[in-house]
Amino acid sequence: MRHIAIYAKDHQSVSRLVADLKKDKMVPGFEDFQHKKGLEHSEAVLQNFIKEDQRHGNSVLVKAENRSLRTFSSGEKRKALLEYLLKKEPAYLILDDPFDCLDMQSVASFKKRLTEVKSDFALLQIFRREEDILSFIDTVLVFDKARKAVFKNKADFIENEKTAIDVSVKTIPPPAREYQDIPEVLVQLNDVSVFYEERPILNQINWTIKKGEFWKLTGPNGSGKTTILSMIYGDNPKAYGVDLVLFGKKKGSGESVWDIKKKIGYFSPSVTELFIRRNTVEEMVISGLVDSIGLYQKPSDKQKALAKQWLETLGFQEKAKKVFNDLPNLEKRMLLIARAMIKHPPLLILDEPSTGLDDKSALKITHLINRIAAESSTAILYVSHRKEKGLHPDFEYELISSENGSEGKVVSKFNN
Ligand SMILES: Nc1ncnc2c1ncn2[C@@H]1O[C@H](COP(=O)(O)OP(=O)(O)OP(=O)(O)O)[C@@H](O)[C@H]1O
Repeated sequence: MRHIAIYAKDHQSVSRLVADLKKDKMVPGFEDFQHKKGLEHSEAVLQNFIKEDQRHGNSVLVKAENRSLRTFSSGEKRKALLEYLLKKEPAYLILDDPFDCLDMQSVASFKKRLTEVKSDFALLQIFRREEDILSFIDTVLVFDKARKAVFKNKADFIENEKTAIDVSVKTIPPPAREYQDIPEVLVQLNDVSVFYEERPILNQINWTIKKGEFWKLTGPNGSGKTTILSMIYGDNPKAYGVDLVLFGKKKGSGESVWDIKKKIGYFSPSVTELFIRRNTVEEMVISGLVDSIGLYQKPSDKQKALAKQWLETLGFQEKAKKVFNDLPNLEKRMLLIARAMIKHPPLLILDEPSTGLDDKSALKITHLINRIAAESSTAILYVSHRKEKGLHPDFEYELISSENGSEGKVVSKFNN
């Protein structure tokens, strides 16, 4: 069987290749795939199953379970899709970055499963991180500057990728105004337990985040990381009736979600999709000062000057008047992190900020976050499955799954 790892750095070329294969076109280098049954494991395919489940319920992916597909964690959903596709016995399987959202144990079991079935079909593994390449794949396909497909030996690919690129980020601008009356303890969970339909998810979580601390939140798929974030930042009803104190006030004791959000900067890659208006890069950064999605009012000269400083930090000074939605993915993310940080909130939440990025792009995001941590008094709550190279959090809060719900453990002096 011919297995190929496809480097997704030039994702337009990769999308074109996948589209051509799906249309059963003759693609140079893939002649043996023509007229064969190919199936795709990707986020887009998964989203179609989720939509289908929302309309009709009882998804074929989780038939044995008595709950909607949407309520499964991202890792659980991906695993269910893989098993469903394997049953259909494809001649080749396109795996679009399957490990990106998975925890380490899940990656190991997913890789083991693929190794078991590797002689049943050909695998086309689209990857962004070198560490994700399946051990039994020796051929890597990359697109050169002229967008021509080039097949390389894996060792040569890895050697080639080590060439240095500039991932440095300049000093971040100071705050426009200081927040008043922010207590030393920003977030406190006291013995917080959460159940979904009588299923225990979190078991007596005790966790305190103080001013200026840099935390990494880790834990396997389904351990409750998103649940904790949505209790802090969102309007998850599970946050009421438990002992959760945010900025000195018990959640549900009068402060609106809006008041809480004013004190928090938030970035998750899914935020990128919220921006549908044709705002400029400059407007997008400024919108972080007024907590709106996009900018609906004329910015002041002071706001413009601050945005200019942030664009210089990112090295985007020439892009101020460009349309945000036309930018590449990495640049959009850097701008949205700047947008979340421009007000120097007491707390900055970064939910899997580097997911779906290649190694070098992820390193650039990591440098920006390290800068923010070192040069501001903002506390950071960073969620990721990966041991992100070069990231320097002060502490890790680890969720450990168990049948009674996840328990939490503080890992201090975190070494990455
Ligand atoms: N609304 C809901 N109803 C029922 N179960 C839910 C609901 N939301 C989440 N769950 C379940 O709660 C558990 C924790 O989910 P959560 O999304 O918080 O985990 P996670 O650690 O963020 O996972 P991942 O890393 O895969 O994103 C999962 O088993 C999930 O299926």
